[in-house]
Amino acid sequence: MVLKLYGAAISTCSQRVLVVLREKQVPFELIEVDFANREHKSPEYLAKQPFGQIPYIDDDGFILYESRAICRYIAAKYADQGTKLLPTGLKQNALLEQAASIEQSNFEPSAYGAVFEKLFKPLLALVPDQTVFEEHLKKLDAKLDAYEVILSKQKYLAGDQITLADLFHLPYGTYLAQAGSNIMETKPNVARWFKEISSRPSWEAVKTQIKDAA
Ligand SMILES: N[C@@H](CCC(=O)N[C@@H](CS)C(=O)NCC(=O)O)C(=O)O
Repeated sequence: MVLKLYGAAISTCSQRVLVVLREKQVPFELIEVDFANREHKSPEYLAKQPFGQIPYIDDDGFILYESRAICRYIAAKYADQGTKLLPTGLKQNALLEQAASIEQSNFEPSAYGAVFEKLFKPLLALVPDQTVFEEHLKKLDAKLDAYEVILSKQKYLAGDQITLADLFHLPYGTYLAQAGSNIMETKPNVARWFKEISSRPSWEAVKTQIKDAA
């Protein structure tokens, strides 16, 4: 049975999984959850994902949620096909976990905050606050100074090979530009890195899928 992803093309967490499925050349079916009608809060959905969040996968009866855990599962299950996204070896793997942790604790909170303020609030009929938007960007800018140091010494966040940790940045990194911020282009090595990962055919395909779903 083909792997089923219950999510939505416009959801950043689903996009994180979509790009990994494409990098690993895994056949899949995206089952769009009716977010607007709160399908993700229905008893049937909560039976699979108790937090009522998207996405989750059903891989031949194996149910898994949390987008980054799903990505790790796909990269490990399909280790021998597509792009190698999980390094082997104790230290390389520890460096991947370090990079993945950097994304979750130093990138996502302020990137999400800025994107939520400027892009998502209007979709929810809420009024964006420019000051809050700028505060998030200021915090993110300070974090990206550290990214710049790391990326001045190596090609990717966990070393010289691309890993899941790099791809995890794509959804919010891309939405930041749509929110009107050029923050991912302001530091030479961050800009070089982000341009490279965001021009991958896998991400181009996800962006097309997002446009088609809009
Ligand atoms: N840590 C979770 C977060 C999932 C999440 O927050 N999904 C959003 C969409 S991107 C959602 O379902 N939000 C609705 C809600 O939390 O009620 C993951 O990475 O899968």
